[in-house]
Amino acid sequence: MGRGLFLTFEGGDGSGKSTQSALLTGWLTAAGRTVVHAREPGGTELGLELREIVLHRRGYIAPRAEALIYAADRAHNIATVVRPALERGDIVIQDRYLDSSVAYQGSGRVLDPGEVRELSLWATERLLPDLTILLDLDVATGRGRLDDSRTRYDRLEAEGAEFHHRVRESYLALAAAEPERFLVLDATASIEELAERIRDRVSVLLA
Ligand SMILES: Nc1ncnc2c1ncn2[C@@H]1O[C@H](COP(=O)(O)OP(=O)(O)OP(=O)(O)O)[C@@H](O)[C@H]1O
Ligand SMILES: Cc1cn([C@H]2C[C@H](O)[C@@H](COP(=O)(O)O)O2)c(=O)[nH]c1=O
Repeated sequence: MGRGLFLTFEGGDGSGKSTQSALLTGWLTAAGRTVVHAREPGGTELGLELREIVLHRRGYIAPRAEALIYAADRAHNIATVVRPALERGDIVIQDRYLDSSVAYQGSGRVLDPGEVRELSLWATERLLPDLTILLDLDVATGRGRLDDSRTRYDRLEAEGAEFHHRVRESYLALAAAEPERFLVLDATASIEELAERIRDRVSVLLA
């Protein structure tokens, strides 16, 4: 059984992940590929319940509990959606993965980023993406886009600018540490320009 391709989108809130992952899914599907479009948190039935808790529960959630909820969502998503798809030879395009936990819980919540990463690696039996597309955007622009498209913020979006600056810096550090896995794009570019850069890189991977 052939192993498919695991592509993830990362970046701050409002950086354009859903927009680009949907465009890439459409492009690959039109080219005759079988694509599974996944997401975390909330890509499974169990995950939807965990998403509701972690993003919308009223009241305090301790940072380590928050990290464990994301890791539980991830463990179930990888075991029941992503690994079966990869084993079938499909392409999995996923909005957010373990780099989100390192950036948001590790650096945003100021836990130990190495420990948070290790927790996700344990949860997923050490599955790493073949390519991670990081849409890098300054915090103010991301916030402006959210304001235009949202009626309310979730628990993470509602954190202050300092939190989101730490998240951005953490993503950039992760990308610098693993340049072969990451494609970093300036997310202030137009939607079509970004889509073209992403298609170019994915075409190389598929060739
Ligand atoms: N390159 C772009 N230029 C301008 N606006 C964009 C661009 N990409 C996406 N947008 C717009 O910004 C908003 C947020 O985009 P999108 O939902 O794709 O971001 P996201 O990263 O998935 O957000 P979140 O992490 O909060 O789910 C949408 O209104 C979308 O149309
Ligand atoms: C996977 C993951 C996500 N988060 C945060 C990041 C966002 O603020 C929300 C998810 O919202 P989206 O609209 O689906 O992007 O959750 C996190 O803090 N840690 C994670 O591991």
